[in-house]
Amino acid sequence: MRILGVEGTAWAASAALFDSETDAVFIETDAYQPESGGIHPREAAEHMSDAIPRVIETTLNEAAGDIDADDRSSSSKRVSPVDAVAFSRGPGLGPCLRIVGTAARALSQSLDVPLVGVNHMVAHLEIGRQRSGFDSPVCLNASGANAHVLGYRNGRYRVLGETMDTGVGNAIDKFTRHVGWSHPGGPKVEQAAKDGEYIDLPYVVKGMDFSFSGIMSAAKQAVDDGHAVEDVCFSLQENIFAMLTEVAERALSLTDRDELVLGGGVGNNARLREMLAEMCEQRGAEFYAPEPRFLSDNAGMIAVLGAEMLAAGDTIPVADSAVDSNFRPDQVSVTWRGREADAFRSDEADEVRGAEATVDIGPERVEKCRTPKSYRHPTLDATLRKERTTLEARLTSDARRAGVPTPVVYDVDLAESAIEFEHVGDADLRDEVTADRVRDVGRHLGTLHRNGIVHGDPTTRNLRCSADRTYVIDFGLGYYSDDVEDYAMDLHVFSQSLAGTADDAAELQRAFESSYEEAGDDAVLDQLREIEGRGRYQ
Ligand SMILES: C[C@@H](O)[C@H](NC(=O)OP(=O)(O)OC[C@H]1O[C@@H](n2cnc3c(N)ncnc32)[C@H](O)[C@@H]1O)C(=O)O
Ligand SMILES: Nc1ncnc2c1ncn2[C@@H]1O[C@H](COP(=O)(O)OP(=O)(O)OP(=O)(O)O)[C@@H](O)[C@H]1O
Ligand SMILES: [Fe+2]
Repeated sequence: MRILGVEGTAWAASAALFDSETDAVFIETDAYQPESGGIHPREAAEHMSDAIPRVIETTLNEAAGDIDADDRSSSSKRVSPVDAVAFSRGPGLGPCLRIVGTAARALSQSLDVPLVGVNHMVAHLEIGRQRSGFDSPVCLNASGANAHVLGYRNGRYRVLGETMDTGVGNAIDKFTRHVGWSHPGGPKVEQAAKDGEYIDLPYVVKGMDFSFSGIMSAAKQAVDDGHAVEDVCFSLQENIFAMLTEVAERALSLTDRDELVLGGGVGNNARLREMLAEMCEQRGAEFYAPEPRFLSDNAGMIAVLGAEMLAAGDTIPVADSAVDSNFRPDQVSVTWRGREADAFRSDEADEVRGAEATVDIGPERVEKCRTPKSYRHPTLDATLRKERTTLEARLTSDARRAGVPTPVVYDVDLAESAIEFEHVGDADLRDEVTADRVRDVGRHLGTLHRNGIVHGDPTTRNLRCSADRTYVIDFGLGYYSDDVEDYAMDLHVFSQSLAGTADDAAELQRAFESSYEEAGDDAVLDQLREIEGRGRYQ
């Protein structure tokens, strides 16, 4: 099977030929380079109209060259050089997507072959899965306009966590525009960081979600205040990539997986890859990053996923093939993978390795220790371990006083970042989830919020069940706040973790929300809807 892929969501006018028999991928890309500033949608679209026909022609010539001359002469019928045309339907810049969509439709009609509509973000992660041979990896997409961590469950890629504002590459590019460097900024930051030293910058992780707006403003300010730009670049990389590595580790821990793949243009960064590889090695997981030509936007990944979709019969009539600039990866019904729902290891062990800490489990007491993470800069690592240990001890006790079941705190050792807790529950909610327990969670979060406490990480692994109670544990990312947005983020984190770990997540989510509604504030649920509807492709 030979598939022609076409990509043009923003800057890369690209066409590719994938031959599923030989596994060979030919890619022809013509990149748009803005003369000044960032990507201008109109200029990018002009680049697409100009370059897409050219890259397609080069690729078709490559395909035609491969067809045996005998094949062509022995048949009076015209032989198409490819078996299907696959194109990026979104997400991306509307004007660019429309040009690429039109070209792909015209080509599928003139060659008389099926059309395959590919989600660009799913292509970024599938190329890693295909090339690594991994079975069911957690996927970290670190691209220009996006940043998210996904896991497959029940026929869809579930978004376990994502940026709450800009994509990671765009955040870096905005900083480099501020210091007057040309687009794209990522490689220049990587270069400058080699001579830098660490300065303190914000670090924001909420469950498996994260935000870049605070750190980007602080980085611009630091340069304006006279800090050496190399130091700011170094520290930006240290914090931003540690945030991505931390959420990837949280996703591995929550979903019990031991494989991670990386995708997207920021994946070219050696420091990001180093951190991810180190984190995986330390938790006994495998890590795979595709070769550079498959990381930055390219039509190769579109052709490879197009072949999988074609084999599954997942083609699209021209009439239904409109592009979608907000096409989310979790909207895609995954036709090319089995519907396997992974069972979790539900037996209770003596030692549990969470994403952050090692927990020694005794019959009456447990000891949680935040051991150093060598992938993080030592200054950042020491700050996070100390702050989180202090807050966890304080909030666990405050929550208890507010009437929420939490473990008793017996002892805190700040020097070792260790806490001794009462052993609570018989299993994690992830392994024993029921509608009644999820209702308990709604009530408990309502009580916490009424008392000004944000949990910060209420996933199905941070809730423990016994026959008659549901306990809330792991307040390490918690804080005090009276902001409705912070409360709504708690609900959002819980809802993403349900989607990533439960089979009947939609029904459980309804039970959760109705009990939160009784105990909490309607404005928080309204804000949750706002968060869910937020367009994140900036
Ligand atoms: C929707 C689609 O158009 C978009 N594509 C996209 O953003 O291009 P991509 O090739 O995945 O990523 C480009 C980004 O990747 C960054 N980048 C490239 N090399 C880098 C490096 N060595 N270090 C850090 N960032 C790097 C660039 O600065 C730029 O922001 C996306 O996937 O979000
Ligand atoms: N007080 C407790 N009683 C019983 N089990 C506990 C207790 N505290 C932790 N555990 C067990 O240890 C696991 C990891 O604990 P915890 O979530 O606090 O660590 P973590 O490293 O912060 O994890 P993550 O960041 O992945 O949520 C829990 O999912 C639970 O199974
Ligand atoms: Fe991309």
